[in-house]
Amino acid sequence: MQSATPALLCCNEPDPHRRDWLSKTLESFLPPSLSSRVMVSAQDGRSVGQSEAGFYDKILVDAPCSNDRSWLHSSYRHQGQQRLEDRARLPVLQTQLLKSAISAVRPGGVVVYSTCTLSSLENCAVVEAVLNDFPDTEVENLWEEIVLPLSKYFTFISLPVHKQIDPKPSLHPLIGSVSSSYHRLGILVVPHPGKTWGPMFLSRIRKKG
Ligand SMILES: C[S@@+](CC[C@H](N)C(=O)[O-])C[C@H]1O[C@@H](n2cnc3c(N)ncnc32)[C@H](O)[C@@H]1O
Repeated sequence: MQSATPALLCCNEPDPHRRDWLSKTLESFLPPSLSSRVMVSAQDGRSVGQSEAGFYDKILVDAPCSNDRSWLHSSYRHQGQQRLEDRARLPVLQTQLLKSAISAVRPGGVVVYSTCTLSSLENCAVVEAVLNDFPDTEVENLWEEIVLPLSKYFTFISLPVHKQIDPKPSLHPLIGSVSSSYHRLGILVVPHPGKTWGPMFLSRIRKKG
């Protein structure tokens, strides 16, 4: 989570072990002069939207997900059962985290939602549910900015589009009011021989200013 005034980078991780790891990683990469600008917190991300409404300029929600790569390497039966249970509850948690992040950015701010799963229930369905709940947000087109320049390194697949309603329709001289447009909900990198990245889903949502 990043805020320009005051200039702060806030990293949030409720799991103590992962938080310790995060703090050590930050310490090893950041020069001491920047350490006062970086904070590590232990909040439940679902409450940030209420406790810090409109505070941040940018938030990355790198969401807990069913992490398909590790699923492939898991050979334990009980882990398989646990993963199936997680799969059922994750979209609810992801939607709550993304909604909370949208509430925590200022008008004009952006939220990037990312996962490392192919599951459309954890990717597009989460983004679509949040866009429907927040009419003051729009999903951004990452095609020219990310897909085209990076296609030689990553394999992207096409995803469904979302119909966005313009709350302040502009008048068109011939067809009356132009009140909606179509946008892709995000981009999905899939693993591919020779290009070992993925799965990785990314969506960028802007709160209208
Ligand atoms: C995919 S990992 C990403 C972590 C980090 N960005 C990284 O690359 O290591 C998802 C993280 O979300 C954290 N998490 C799970 N539930 C959460 C919640 N309710 N609020 C905030 N973070 C949560 C997990 O502990 C986990 O570290």
